[in-house]
Amino acid sequence: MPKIDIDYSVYLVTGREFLPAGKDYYESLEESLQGGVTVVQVREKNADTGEFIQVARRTKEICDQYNVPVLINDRIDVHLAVGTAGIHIGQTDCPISLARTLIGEDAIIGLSVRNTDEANRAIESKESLDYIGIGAVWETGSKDIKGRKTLGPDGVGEILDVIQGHGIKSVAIGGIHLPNLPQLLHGSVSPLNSNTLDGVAVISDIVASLHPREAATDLREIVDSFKRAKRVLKGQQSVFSILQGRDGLNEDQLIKGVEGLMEVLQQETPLVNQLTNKVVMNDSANVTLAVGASPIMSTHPRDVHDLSPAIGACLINFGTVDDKEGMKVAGRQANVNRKPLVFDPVAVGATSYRRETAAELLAHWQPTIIKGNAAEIGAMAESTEVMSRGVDAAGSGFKDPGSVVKALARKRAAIIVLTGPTDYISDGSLVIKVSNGSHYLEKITGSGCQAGSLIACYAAASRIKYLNENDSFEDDSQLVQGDMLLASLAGILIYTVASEVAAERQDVKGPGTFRSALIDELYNLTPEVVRKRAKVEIL
Ligand SMILES: Nc1ncnc2c1ncn2[C@@H]1O[C@H](COP(=O)(O)OP(=O)(O)OP(=O)(O)O)[C@@H](O)[C@H]1O
Ligand SMILES: Cc1ncsc1CCO
Repeated sequence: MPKIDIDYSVYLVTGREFLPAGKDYYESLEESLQGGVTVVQVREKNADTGEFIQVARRTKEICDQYNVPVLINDRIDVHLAVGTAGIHIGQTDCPISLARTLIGEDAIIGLSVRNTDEANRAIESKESLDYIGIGAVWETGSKDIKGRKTLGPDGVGEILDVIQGHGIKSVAIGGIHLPNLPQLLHGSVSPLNSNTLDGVAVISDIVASLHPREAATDLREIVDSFKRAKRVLKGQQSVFSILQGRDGLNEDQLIKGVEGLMEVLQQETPLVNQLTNKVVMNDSANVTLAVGASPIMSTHPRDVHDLSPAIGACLINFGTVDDKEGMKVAGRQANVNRKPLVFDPVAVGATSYRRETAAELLAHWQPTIIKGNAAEIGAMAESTEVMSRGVDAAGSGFKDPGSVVKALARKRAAIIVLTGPTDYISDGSLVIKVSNGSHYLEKITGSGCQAGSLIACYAAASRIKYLNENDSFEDDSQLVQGDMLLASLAGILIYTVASEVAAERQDVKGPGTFRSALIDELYNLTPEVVRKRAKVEIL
């Protein structure tokens, strides 16, 4: 019998202990198969051998009716007794080569992998291995993976890079639920090779549900739409969804787009939650109001959680490195509710504590846009070209800033905004250069932070514009709806053009008067002035 080709898209791991009261296991299983589960792993932690075989046999009978293959957790004897498609084993179970000898060439073997070392060892035995289960992605109640170090989507991506090209399929496992699925799929696209997950393993979302059919359908829809988007985008040498079809885009269209966002922001006045530093909080709230949005500077974990459905976008700026728990929850909820999430990792390269905090936050959520000065973007890109001097960048910047932002956008699957006398913005494909601004911006504190706030405002506007124009249809291949590259340009351009107008005023005598003039000019800014002054170039 030739080896079967398994579709790993929605990989159900059974767990009778998670069934809701009164729900029969076989009934739940059948409904989940009707919903679109593509492969089933029978996992029985407490059953003795006889009972395990009985459950596996009946599971296989049901799955056979839907042409869905069955794998057995750990137990080669149960697999052999029932004649299932294969086995899934852990790091401390039977060695893969021995398992292969015992179960033959045509059976499927999957292995749990927790880190890149284990992934490297897995590729050494690739002749015997069909797929790896990567996890735990997030914390989970399931006892098998409880207590494991969590990888987050980017940790999964690092493992996907290791196995790329070795013919091994991949499934992520651990804490995966419908709301965090888009974040996982998009955030785990591997940084070096753009490798993507073949599927996701779920337990409680299906097994603990009273409606497993609907639960499986919802999960399947998201995985399928991600795979469709991936196929389309692969033709453009990239697989992540922040890229949009932009053939033939010119500067004039970009400015038109910015004008459109200015109008939407004024009409819709979205609420923008900003977890930002103590230095700039008041200025950031004021620039937000000046451009027409509505600021709320909420930080408590419970409060940011409850606010998330109501906000248009969220900004996380860890300048004074406080409110970390609130930042974790706010970012996660932004992903869950598919709201734009702007990350401003202030002075991230300056201390190891900041670097660790950024890594910890990025393991919790997927940012839509990352904004920083040259030192911050350099640290995010793990480059030593530009060093930091506290919250400021030292030196003149990168030799080739366009390539830096483009590469980091691909690595992080996020829009990257690099600020300085000239700003560079990229989605990993296009690079936009903005040469507006005033030297006074270097003489007031938190100009970068305020630019980040405005980017969040226009990200909210862009999402609302998209939903208004598309009957609230959410395209599942995108974590966030709207044009986040354009939103980033709008935030930067509007801030820097207003700064030019403010700096030219007769009453501006220095940074103090400039600071309040800037708020006034943001308030008075018209699309005509933006168009007239814009120095925007597509590189
Ligand atoms: N010399 C300059 N000329 C024109 N514009 C500038 C100049 N310096 C900074 N800007 C603008 O000011 C904004 C903030 O950029 P900058 O790189 O100074 O941020 P930052 O270092 O993160 O600031 P902060 O840490 O104070 O928040 C950007 O919009 C940028 O375009
Ligand atoms: C001065 C300063 N210190 C921490 S955050 C901040 C604001 C500018 O980033």
